[in-house]
Amino acid sequence: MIKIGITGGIGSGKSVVSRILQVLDIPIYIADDEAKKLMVSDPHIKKSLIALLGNQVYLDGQLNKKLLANYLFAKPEHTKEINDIVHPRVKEDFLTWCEKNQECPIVGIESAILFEAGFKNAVDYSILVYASEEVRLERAIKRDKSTAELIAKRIAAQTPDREKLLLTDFLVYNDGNIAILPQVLFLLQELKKTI
Ligand SMILES: CC(C)(COP(=O)(O)OP(=O)(O)OC[C@H]1O[C@@H](n2cnc3c(N)ncnc32)[C@H](O)[C@@H]1O)[C@@H](O)C(=O)NCCC(=O)NCCS
Ligand SMILES: Nc1ncnc2c1ncn2[C@@H]1O[C@H](COP(=O)(O)OP(=O)(O)OP(=O)(O)O)[C@@H](O)[C@H]1O
Repeated sequence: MIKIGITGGIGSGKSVVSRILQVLDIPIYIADDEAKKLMVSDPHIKKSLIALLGNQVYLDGQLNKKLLANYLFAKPEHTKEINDIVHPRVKEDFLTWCEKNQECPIVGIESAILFEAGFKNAVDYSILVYASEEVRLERAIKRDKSTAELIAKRIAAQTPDREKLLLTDFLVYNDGNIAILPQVLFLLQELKKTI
């Protein structure tokens, strides 16, 4: 089995790439969805988040997203603190999920913070979905009905693409000018050669 990691900054289009891979029968673990589930179900994560942010980090058993987002995106130390609580458990969960999908020749994980959260050594190949910061900002503002200021804070919480480019094995260029389907199909062809 080959494990691939799909990453890219906010608004790069990694969910679109993951969706294409899923349609092509490649199971993808969506780290953001699973992290959100674990943040309300995992006793160790809950205990650590409450110790750091107080009981109000949960409201009626649900994550207080506003409080968490305000803390997480305020400064890099905060981002690291939260990621260090949440993502080791996500990684463990991903590896268990991989065992359950043993029969699949290729499986993937989608995470905006594949490198930051230490998933690189859990995958065989990483794929960076790339679009310029300007394009990503515009897409994220539109998708999340947000503001440039708030999205810029999220961009600042993620490793810049110039650093990710040095760590990645493959690149999918998604600036809106080059079709992504042929790029994904080519990528799969290359990956299959390694099986
Ligand atoms: C902070 C939270 C509550 C904000 O929720 P909200 O609905 O406002 O935003 P949403 O979840 O749609 O996130 C939008 C984007 O922000 C970025 N982002 C989210 N969490 C992080 C993080 N820990 N580090 C860097 N960027 C992040 C991602 O690009 C994400 O797609 C939420 O993002 C969250 O629970 N984050 C922790 C889980 C996580 O680390 N997910 C991202 C990596 S897999
Ligand atoms: N090539 C494209 N042309 C136009 N719009 C696009 C393109 N790729 C993605 N989008 C749109 O941009 C937005 C962001 O894409 P997507 O949700 O896949 O990003 P993401 O990398 O998963 O971001 P996040 O980290 O925030 O989850 C979506 O609304 C998506 O439909």
